[in-house]
Amino acid sequence: MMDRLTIAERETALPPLGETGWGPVPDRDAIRKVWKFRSFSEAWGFMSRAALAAEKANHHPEWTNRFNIVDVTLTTHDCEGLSTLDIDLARRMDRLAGPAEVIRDHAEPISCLCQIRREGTKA
Ligand SMILES: C[C@H](O)[C@H](O)[C@H]1CNC2=NC(N)=NC(=O)C2=N1
Repeated sequence: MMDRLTIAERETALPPLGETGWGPVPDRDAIRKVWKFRSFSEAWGFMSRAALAAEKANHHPEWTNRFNIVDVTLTTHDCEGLSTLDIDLARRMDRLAGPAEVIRDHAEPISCLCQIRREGTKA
């Protein structure tokens, strides 16, 4: 059974992740990050690599994919909150995502490439 992160562990581990674009999730003890890749293929490649890392760690993300957007939430179900497993997986995902764009403002609606192409094609 994993323990939830202590306050001291949070003060150490969370700010650096915040720097890379991980943010809080309202009403949940969890962290969230949204990447915008250059294509579906790049998004899916990231998810494939991250899925293998998750499986190896036996610790899995809650995530959605919309075309080139990958929206990830990490929390530990066993302790219903953040544990070191979430910190480790977040760091690993950051490495796997490489130079992909990060959407830092989670309140704003996220436009995927479809929308931009549609808007861009307006006569
Ligand atoms: C049985 C299996 O080991 C557990 O269900 C693992 C699987 N992956 C998991 N992933 C996450 N995010 N939290 C968990 O508590 C968890 N538990």
